[in-house]
Amino acid sequence: MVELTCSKEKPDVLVLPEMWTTNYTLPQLSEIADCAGEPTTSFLQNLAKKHKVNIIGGSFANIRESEIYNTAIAINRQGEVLYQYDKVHLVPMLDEHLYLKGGASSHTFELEGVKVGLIICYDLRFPELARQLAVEGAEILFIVAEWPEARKSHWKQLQIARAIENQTYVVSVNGVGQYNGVLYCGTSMFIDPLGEIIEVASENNEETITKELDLHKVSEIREKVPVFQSRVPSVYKI
Ligand SMILES: NC(=O)CCC(=O)C(=O)O
Repeated sequence: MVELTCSKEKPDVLVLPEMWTTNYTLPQLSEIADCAGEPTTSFLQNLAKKHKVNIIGGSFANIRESEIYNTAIAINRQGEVLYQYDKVHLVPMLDEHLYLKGGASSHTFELEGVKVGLIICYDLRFPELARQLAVEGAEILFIVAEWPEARKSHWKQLQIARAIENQTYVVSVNGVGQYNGVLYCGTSMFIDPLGEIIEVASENNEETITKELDLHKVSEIREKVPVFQSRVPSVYKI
């Protein structure tokens, strides 16, 4: 297994936030969203190839077959698309369901031999989704977001909970600043599989944070506290 390392000068993986190409311009999306992933996919593919870096390309509004999805994308250093994910859980508080269609599937994918999962913002509130990715073997859960300041404590605590219960690293990227009267709370984070915040970005300002992840920690904690062996799925009714 290849270790994912990361330094500011030559990172292995870059991660962007949710809806970074348009922000939450929901009523305008039918005019300004990507069509079948373009031009954002090609833009990120070129960037990945040029800098030989894996990219978790945040998410963007994406028109496919007359529906608009909130689509996240992962691209490898060769510029190949590894995974695409449409946000499954749409946010009632933002009326997302009036403008977007929810995705219908989620699974892990491999980033240089490491199994990882990718979810979008509100998905964080659904432990079933992250659990499914962890049961499939995810060692890192990437979360791309535009999470508002109004519910900042949930942003922080839910991520810690997902890291602890699934014994995964959590790597999250959230927007900052204000759009249409909504203030976003930044606070992008690296959380280790014990639930400790090991790096955190500003609440207010754009910032790049980097961290090297020791993936042995995932197997170590899973051996010490063998949650996955102790699960009893036959009892769970959901
Ligand atoms: N962009 C989002 O999904 C926002 C989620 C949110 O506001 C919440 O879960 O609270």
